[in-house]
Amino acid sequence: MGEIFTSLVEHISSGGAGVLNFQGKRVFMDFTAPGDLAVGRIIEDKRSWARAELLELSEASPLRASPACPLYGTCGGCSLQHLNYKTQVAEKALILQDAFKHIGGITLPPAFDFIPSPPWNYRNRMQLHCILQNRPQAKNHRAGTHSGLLATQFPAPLATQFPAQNRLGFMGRKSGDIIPVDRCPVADPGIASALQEGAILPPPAKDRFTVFSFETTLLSEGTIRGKAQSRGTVTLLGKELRMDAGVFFQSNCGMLERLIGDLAQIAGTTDRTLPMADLYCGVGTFAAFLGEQFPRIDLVEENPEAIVLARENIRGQDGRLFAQTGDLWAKGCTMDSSYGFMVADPPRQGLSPALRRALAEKGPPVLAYVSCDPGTLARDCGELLAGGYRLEMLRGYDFYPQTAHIESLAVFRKG
Ligand SMILES: C[S@@+](CC[C@H](N)C(=O)[O-])C[C@H]1O[C@@H](n2cnc3c(N)ncnc32)[C@H](O)[C@@H]1O
Repeated sequence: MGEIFTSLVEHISSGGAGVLNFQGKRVFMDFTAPGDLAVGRIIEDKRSWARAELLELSEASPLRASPACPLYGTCGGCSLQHLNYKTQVAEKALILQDAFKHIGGITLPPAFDFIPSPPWNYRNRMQLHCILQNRPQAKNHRAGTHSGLLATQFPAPLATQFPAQNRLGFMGRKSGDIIPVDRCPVADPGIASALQEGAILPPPAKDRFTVFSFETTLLSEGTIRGKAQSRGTVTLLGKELRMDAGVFFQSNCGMLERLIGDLAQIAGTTDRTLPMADLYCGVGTFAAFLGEQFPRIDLVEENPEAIVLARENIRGQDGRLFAQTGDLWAKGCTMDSSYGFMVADPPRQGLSPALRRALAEKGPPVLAYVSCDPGTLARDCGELLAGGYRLEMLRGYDFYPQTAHIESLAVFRKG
């Protein structure tokens, strides 16, 4: 049994756990809020940090909120529901700031802010898992059970009330379990009502699949109300984009529209007689809105299915599409110094080593870097600054309220 201690929760870590100090060591404890006086037990003890489980709250922080979802604590998503929304946003801003200070050794520019989202019913794209009884479960997936949290703090999960068959679910918290779900307070209303009606069915050959809903668009890799439609059109800021439920698309369209507006404004400050590039372009969402301002746009994306859709989304523009990794593109002769502006939106791993070296050496005068990981953004930022860029602006966008995910935009300018 690990040591039991009482300590004050200071802030939230990038993974969403509360951070406390015990005997000079940083201790991470899930389900705690800054300002809680928490009683915990050490469950993992490393040289420079430890992990503890929450036993009880000696004093509850005024920054707490009552979790809205009965599956809070069981489902793997939305682990910040116990914080009021204003605190969630403030803590994410601190995490971003901290990553820049500690990983990149960088002080933030004066232009730093964090844009909130509607905190509920925002999520347009979701991955669902199947727990159909007559289908083989994927490895390590079993029907969900509650994970032994404090009964007084977490409401009994709906999971136990569901019939244990023909159900869809989300991944459980750290367990590999699938938690049956028939309502989800962060889901877009289109997904939420289809879930509640039991109208979403999985595709035959998949044990997890994606659904998308925004305004009148409703897509799924399986079926919704008997309709099989994976590919379709979504309207953002009055423009129609082609997309597919099975291909990456942003998960919060409201925040995406805000981000696109900001990118368009930044593009307007660059030399629009030169070409631009959209790196890690997905289905060309950013290119569709920004490319028209430039004489040519180059798009780089490793997923050939996304490239097919990107081609449709930039129709009418002078575009060159590179179906290859950012790394290969940077190593080839295409990454030259002729661009006036670039947008890069890599996955969590951030820019590949070859690409960030190339950008530091011969990147465009203005680079807009959209990131879903403060740690890799801060790392890449260090290399870009060493290459002569200055960090002009950093803005967080709360694409994922109630969760610990952090999305941000950093704008780098040369000279
Ligand atoms: C965060 S998404 C951004 C997509 C797009 N900008 C958007 O907003 O929809 C990252 C994209 O990078 C692609 N990707 C992942 N690794 C890549 C790599 N090494 N080289 C090029 N593209 C990559 C993924 O397929 C995905 O479409």
